[in-house]
Amino acid sequence: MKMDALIALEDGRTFPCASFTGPGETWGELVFNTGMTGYQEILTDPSYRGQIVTMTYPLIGNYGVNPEDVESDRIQVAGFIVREYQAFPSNFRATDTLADYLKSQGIMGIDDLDTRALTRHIRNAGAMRAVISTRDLDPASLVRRARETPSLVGRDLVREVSTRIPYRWVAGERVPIGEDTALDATLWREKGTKFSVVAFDFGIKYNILRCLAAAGFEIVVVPASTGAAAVRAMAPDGIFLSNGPGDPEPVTYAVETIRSLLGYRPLFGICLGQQLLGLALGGRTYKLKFGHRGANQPVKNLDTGRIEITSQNHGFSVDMASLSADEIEVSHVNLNDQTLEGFRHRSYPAFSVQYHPEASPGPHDSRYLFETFSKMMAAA
Ligand SMILES: NC(=O)CC[C@H](N)C(=O)O
Repeated sequence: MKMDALIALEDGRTFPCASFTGPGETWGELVFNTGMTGYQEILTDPSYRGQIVTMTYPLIGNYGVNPEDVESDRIQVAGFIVREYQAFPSNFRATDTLADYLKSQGIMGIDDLDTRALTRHIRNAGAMRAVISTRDLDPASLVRRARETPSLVGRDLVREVSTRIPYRWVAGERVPIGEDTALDATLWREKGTKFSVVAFDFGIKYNILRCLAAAGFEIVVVPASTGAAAVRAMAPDGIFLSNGPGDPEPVTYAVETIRSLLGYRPLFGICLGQQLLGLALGGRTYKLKFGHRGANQPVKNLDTGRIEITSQNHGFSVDMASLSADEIEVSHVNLNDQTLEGFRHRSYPAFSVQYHPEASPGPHDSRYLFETFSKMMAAA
């Protein structure tokens, strides 16, 4: 049963719509994703914390939801906006409808509005603060309230999503590491058979862990606040810097830790991991007007000349000009807007990409990067 709702943007634009998840109210930075499939992976990606996601593909919900296609243990988005919600899924894997999935976690689902107009507005005016409500349908009041919500800029959202305790990723499951277990080199009992990787959880997607495991690594996932000394005590073969939500700049504790681990062991970063590595190397990050979110962004691999069709979800970027060319080599560039999509250090064993080689959702063109990480550890 749908009910009247209203979306209000901080710049005064409002969009009458309908809630397909019942009464509610939510707020966040409004962004759009151009992917045609993968709405469950998008909903559960911790990188979207604090954001209301609009899908440009109109029919959403048509394959339901299932327990497998998740990127974390919960829905992370602040709200979900689609053109036309499909209430009757047709998929042998479906175990629930999208509406019931959202309702079960108190997340608003909105449809019956012109999502093309909303998307074009965000493209022209930039990602911005928004409020959605079924309770307050007065445009002036809701616009005022949108302007009162906090901006994404300057907020450390990593703290809200990072694991509180270290865990191993074993056969696709999280296995918590007991309080009494020392996080030291003895942790890797099978060391010698596989490379051991400490993965910082800045909001890590499960499919990154699946890809690291598929590459043959023993993985321990640690809280974002884990210090360099604790990582050194674990004596891993490599260190992974994960994706995650929000503005990279306020995550200063992670930047400091990464800076002190440069050169210690091979480092591989994805998305927020690239941004934190860029900051640790003295670079600067900046906010893109509306970000890159979708599954068809063309990225040129400067080593091979190949164009990779990539999955992307980011609203910040590392300023290429802020990195020293003596220290950093650019490896990947976005062909749509020439933004920095990947770099490596010229002397430390450290590399990163801004896009998502693990996809989920999206194409698998860039899975080779996990093998690159393996070769870097083999050469260390
Ligand atoms: N997926 C991510 O890691 C996103 C990184 C960062 N929060 C951004 O929006 O740019």
